This record gives sequence, structure tokens and C-alpha cells, in this order.
Amino acid sequence: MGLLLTSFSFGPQQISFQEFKNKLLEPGLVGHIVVSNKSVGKVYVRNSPHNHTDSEVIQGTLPAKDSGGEYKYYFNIGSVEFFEEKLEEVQEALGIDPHDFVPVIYASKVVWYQELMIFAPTLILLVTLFYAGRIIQGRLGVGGGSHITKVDKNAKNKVYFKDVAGCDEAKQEIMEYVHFLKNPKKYEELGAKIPKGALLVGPPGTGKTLLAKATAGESGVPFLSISGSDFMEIFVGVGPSRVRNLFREARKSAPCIVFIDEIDAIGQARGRGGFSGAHDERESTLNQLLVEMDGFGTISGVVVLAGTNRPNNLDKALLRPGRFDRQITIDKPDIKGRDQIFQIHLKKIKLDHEPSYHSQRLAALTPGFSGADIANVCNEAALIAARSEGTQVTMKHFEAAIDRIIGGLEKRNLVISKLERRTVAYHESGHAVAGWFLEHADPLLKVTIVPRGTAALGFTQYVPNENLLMTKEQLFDMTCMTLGGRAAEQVLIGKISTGAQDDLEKVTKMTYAQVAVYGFSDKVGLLSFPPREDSSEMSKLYSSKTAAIIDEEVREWVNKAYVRTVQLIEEHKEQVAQMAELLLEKEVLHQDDLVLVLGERPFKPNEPTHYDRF
Ligand SMILES: Nc1ncnc2c1ncn2[C@@H]1O[C@H](COP(=O)(O)OP(=O)(O)OP(=O)(O)O)[C@@H](O)[C@H]1O
Ligand SMILES: [Zn+2]
Repeated sequence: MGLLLTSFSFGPQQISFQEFKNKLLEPGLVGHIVVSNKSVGKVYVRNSPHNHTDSEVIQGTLPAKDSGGEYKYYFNIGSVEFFEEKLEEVQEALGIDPHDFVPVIYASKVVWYQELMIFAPTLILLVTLFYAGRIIQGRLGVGGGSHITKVDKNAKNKVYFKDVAGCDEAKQEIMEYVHFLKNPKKYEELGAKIPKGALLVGPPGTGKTLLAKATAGESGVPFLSISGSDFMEIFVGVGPSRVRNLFREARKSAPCIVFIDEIDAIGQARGRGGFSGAHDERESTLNQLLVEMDGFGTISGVVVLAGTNRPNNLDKALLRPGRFDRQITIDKPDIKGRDQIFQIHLKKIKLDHEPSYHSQRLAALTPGFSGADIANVCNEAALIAARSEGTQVTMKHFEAAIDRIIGGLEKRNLVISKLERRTVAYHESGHAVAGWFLEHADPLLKVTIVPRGTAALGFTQYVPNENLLMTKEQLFDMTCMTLGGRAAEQVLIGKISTGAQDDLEKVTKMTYAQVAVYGFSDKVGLLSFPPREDSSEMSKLYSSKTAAIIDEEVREWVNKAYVRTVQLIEEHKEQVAQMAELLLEKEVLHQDDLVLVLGERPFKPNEPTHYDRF
């Protein structure tokens, strides 16, 4: 046990998994393992086997069996899942009772912090001193840039647009930045203003970071990246100073791209959530960011991109002109997009068939998967093949990998079942068909059943009518279109689902407005009671009798609209079904597809549309 007994060594030692198993696990010396960064397993070792002392049992923070230990060794793990499995296997093989399996803790920021608190109070002191030192350094203007800013100057790691599959629209939008970064002089001479920043908006794992990196690659400029959560530390003053450092470095490297991932962590609307302390820190970090963004002119050639999946939560100050005044949306890939993403990730894998053979099949098996999920499938399949001693990766391995990843996603409620998919397809088709055949509804652009984030399952996107004045007919048709989803479920599936909740809410609001605000109802008359911010009883302008009339009117109007919608869907039943099936196959339908199924829209557009860019 020579190597492992050198207790005078400084700091934790790296060991192999084999050594871990034979010399630590088997004799029962492992207290627990902390996995940090999904890549390192830190081993906390007990002084003697199975000997719990009171001080080892940490007050409620960890279960009693975690029982402390000292952080002495670490080893690299492959993937987290693989590691978990291997650890389990090994313990089973050693005949350890599953109840006594070594606890594994996954270190997030908080756990890491707790870990320090619990196991090494002295470390805290050291870390504090270290940071205090850094802050002072920062204040004095000594020292280099922020150590967590990743500047990737290694040409080998360069990413280009070809490495990002799908999201063509986003690529096109971001091209403008590429042109600018390649030739800032030209823009400067012409006096053209290029937006300083853009938000890349999309669900997790859809390639926001990848696209930002590719933009740097295409432009041939350095890529500086940092994650919003990196700004947030427990020590006051670190956030703002990191922002300063980041931008100091950016100005030095200009022209360049700065990418701030998870900008929500700092950019969340002020006055929301967070534990106190972290709150002020976030605010001052955000302020510093605003100052920096205002501070550099476009000429300095720094483009700031930021990733988020909740743009609505962001502080409005961030979205003002001259800051992140553009939004580039990246959606989850449709079946074609997934095919392309698979092709990219299959390149690195030894397959039993042509990549396109697999990619097509795999795309069909993975509705709702993000690019990151797909990368995961490929990696996992290769691991499974390796474990089963295969020499090539086959469809079987891929299927097993998909099952496994769906399992994980299901826990997060991100995958919809086949049956749900069908319901969603019929629901969305109902909206689309209703909109198509209602004269005053807005023409459709796109129908999709690709889930977006966790909330809406599918959606129909229509050209919103920009007329500020709406007629009663328009509002009635819009109501019917909004009810089209529910009506299709009822008529074609015979069962209704909760999928229409959002629609119904919209309909209720819209109808209430017509009855009680716009004076469209004869029974209520030409009175207007706009809803108020504080909806307490006191603030109601009308009597309970009027309230009863309003309620009754709203109910009657919605019913009338629903009857009309059901009738319309009945009339076009075949087309709804046809469209739903096409939707299940292609996941996204554009206007051309709609024309194919539904024929030309029987109405002339009211006005030339302003939406040529679609
Ligand atoms: N369009 C795509 N083409 C190819 N690979 C992709 C694509 N989208 C995602 N990936 C894969 O998924 C990985 C993770 O994507 P990335 O980190 O860019 O996602 P993200 O949108 O920034 O996620 P998050 O919101 O979680 O930060 C990428 O490194 C890449 O391997
Ligand atoms: Zn709907």
C-alpha cells in the first residue's frame, strides 16, 4: 500500500479507479465521494474502517452514513452515468450491502461551499484570503484578467458554422456580426452602427454556446466566454470585478466576441428571488455589466453575445438599445435538423453502416431532443458498444442509449409520449385549420409540434394583425381560432386534454375585454371597466349585478364561438386529420405545406402584409 500511505504528501493525490477499488473501497475506508465538474471523483477517506464518531456525523447536511472523512485522493471519471454504474458494479462484486454503498455527492456551487464549511474551516480562511488578495489586486489594477474567462486561442478548437447543424435562420442573422468583425474598418468608415450585443434565446442544449463560438471561428477573432453563474460568488465584490476584468481583456483582444452563458444568473429582473446578499451582489454585477456595455463604442470591435432560455425574466435595462437589443432565437431541432446534427456527431464514431443510414432513423426516434441530447446519445451509444465489447456501433446500441436518455429526460418532463404527440398534433392542426377558413383570423406561418422548453407543447405561429383597431368580427374569428385546438381534440379524438388551458385563458381575457371594456355587448351597454392592477373588491367600478351580467355574457359569447368552431372543424375534419398526420411525420409545417393540404386560402389578405421577411 506504499503509495497510499504517504500521508505527508501535500494535497490530494490522483489515483486510478483500480487503486481506489483495491486499496480504499475494499478495506472500507471510503467515507464518501464528491463528484465535481462531472469529471473528477474526490474521495473522502475515513481514518479507520466503519468507525463513526459523533463529530463525523454532520448535522443534517449529509445523511449520517456520509460520515465525513478527509479529502485525500481523486480520480477521473468518464461520464457520470458510466461512473455510477461502474461504482455500483464494483461494490456489488465486493459483496457490500446496497444500504452501505458509498454515498456519492454531486457538487454544485452550493455543495462545494458546504463541503468547505463542513470539512475544512481552515480552507475557508485560506480561500477568503486568496480572494481578498485578488480583489485588492483588482482594485489596484494589478494582476491579469479574470481566471475563469476562457479565451480560446487554440486554432484546433475552432468551431465553424459547418459544425453547427440546422438553425439556419439564426446563422443568417448572426452573419451580420461576422461581416462586421471581419472588417470593422469598413463599417467605421461608412459610419454604420452595428448592434453591440445580441441575446441567443433557446432551450438548454440547443447550441447557443456552439453558435457563438462558431461566429468567432468564422470571423477569425478570439472567443471569450464566461458563464453568468461564474460571476456569482459568496464574496462581495467579486462579481463586478470579474465583469471589469472580462471587458478589460475583451478590449485588449478586440476585435473579439464575448459570450456570457446563462445571463439570467446576473440579468434577472431586479427585485426577483435569490437569497439576500446574493441579491445586492447580483445587482451590482448587473450594473457593472451595463456600465461596461455602454462604455465601449462600436468601434472598439467587441461584440457581446449572451445565452438565455428565459428572456422574459431579464431585466429590461439589458434589452435597451445599445445593449442586447437583438434576439436571435434557436429552437429545438425538427426531424431534419436532428438528422443533420446526428450526422455531425456520428462522424467521430465507428459505425456498421453509412452515417446517413443511422442519422435518418435516429432522427425519427428522438422527437424533442436538443442538440446536446443528441451528442449525448452518440457518446452513450459508443460507451455501450465498448462495454459489450463490440467493434462497431450499431442501431441496437443507439436504441439502448436513446432509452437511457429518454429515461433521464422523462424525469425532467421533457419528453412527450407518442399518445401526447398525437393529441398535440391534432390540437395544433385544429388551430391551423380554423385560422385558414376564418375570414378575419390571421394567416398562418408555421405549425409545429416540436416542444419548446418545458411549457408550451406545440404552437401555431400566425402573422399577428397589426391593426390597432380590431372589429367585432375579427375578435370573434380570433376567438374561434384560439378554440380550434380544443375543438379538434373533441371532434377528432373524442377526448379532451389539459392542453388547451392556455388557449382558454386567452379566450376568457379576450371575451371579457369585448364585453366589459370595448362595449361590444348590448346587455352591458356602452360601459367600459378596464381591469385594474389591484383587483381587490374595493376597486370594482361596477355593482355585483353588473358583474353577474358580464359573467353571463362572457360565458355565452365563448359558447357561441365554440359552437361555431366545432362546426367548422366538423366541416374540415378530413383536412385536420390529414394535417395532423403530416405534422406527426414532419413536425414542422410551413405555409407551403398548409396550402398543399388545405388548398389556397379562400380569402384575400386584408392588406399587403408587413411580414415579408418571413
Ligand atoms: N445545432 C447543433 N449542431 C451540432 N451540435 C450541437 C448543436 N446543438 C447542440 N449541439 C451539441 O450540444 C452541445 C451543447 O450545446 P451548447 O452548449 O452550445 O448548448 P447551449 O444552448 O449553450 O446550452 P445551455 O443553454 O445549456 O448553455 C454542443 O457542444 C454540441 O456538441
Ligand atoms: Zn392551443
